[in-house]
Amino acid sequence: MSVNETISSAAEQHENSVPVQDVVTEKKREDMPVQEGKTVGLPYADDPKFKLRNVEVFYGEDRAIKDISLDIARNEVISFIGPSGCGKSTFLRCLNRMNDSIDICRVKGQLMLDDEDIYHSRRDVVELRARVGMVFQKPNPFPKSIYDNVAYGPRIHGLANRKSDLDDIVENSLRKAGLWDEVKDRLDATATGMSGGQQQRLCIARAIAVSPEVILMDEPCSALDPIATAKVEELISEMSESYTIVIVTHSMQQAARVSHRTAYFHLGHLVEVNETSKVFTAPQHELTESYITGRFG
Ligand SMILES: Nc1ncnc2c1ncn2[C@@H]1O[C@H](COP(=O)(O)OP(=O)(O)OP(=O)(O)O)[C@@H](O)[C@H]1O
Repeated sequence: MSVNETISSAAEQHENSVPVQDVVTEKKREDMPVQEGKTVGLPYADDPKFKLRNVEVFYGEDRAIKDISLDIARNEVISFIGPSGCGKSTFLRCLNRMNDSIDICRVKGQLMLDDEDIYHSRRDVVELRARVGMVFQKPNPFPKSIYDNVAYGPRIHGLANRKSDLDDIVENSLRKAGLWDEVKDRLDATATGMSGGQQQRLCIARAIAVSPEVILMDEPCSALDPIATAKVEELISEMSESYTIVIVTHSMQQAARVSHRTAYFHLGHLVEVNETSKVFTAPQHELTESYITGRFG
């Protein structure tokens, strides 16, 4: 079954899928309440990689994520879009517990990765983050050589016994990140001397090197020029054969180019999720339509 089929068939079966007429009203947009916990479109998948139910995130007393339920399919690329401050990054960071480092942050609900509780008290967070890697907005290579940046994860996770095994992991990861040909003759050069686009692909290679199952990307191209952006987008499409990819982006064009499904967030709610082409050509919710037509955000 393809990614799209697994999503569609699950959505057809799921009683929480809300008919369009229940949520699109004639009320003025600014008066229109978002129905808490109700997401239009196709939020569910058969045999999901992530099964997320009734997720709420609080910063102190403030509720930043409001009763969100969503499946993320295996080998799917899903984009999170929405106005600034709507909770995209907060929700993304729940998927590998990056929010743990924020003292005032509290996560409620059920968050499952392959049917295992991400927030279980005995969960090994280091192992979780190896399975669910992350690429950040600003390329953040270590001030080490290109080789050592990629070898860092495999070394601390004990993935290579011999130097030749480590060499293979470094080469394969750099190849998958589309960087090998550019750096193979200067693996000992310091990574911080690379261009921004190369640094970001190095960070992708670093994430790939520990054999993750999922890669989370938080605005991975926002610091890159259009050529470097195109390379990373090409890479995302290639990587979707091997990984599940979740990407937060402010660029609707980017979401349209790279993702199978697009999820629209608004003030901590997940308003609509659907096949990307549907979200951009026939959004079901008025708030999604307002955002994609540039009326706010
Ligand atoms: N560390 C934090 N402490 C307190 N509040 C936070 C923290 N991080 C985010 N928030 C709040 O949570 C809400 C959601 O923020 P978040 O960064 O997840 O939104 P976003 O959609 O990713 O925004 P942007 O597109 O601007 O990056 C906002 O109201 C924000 O102020």
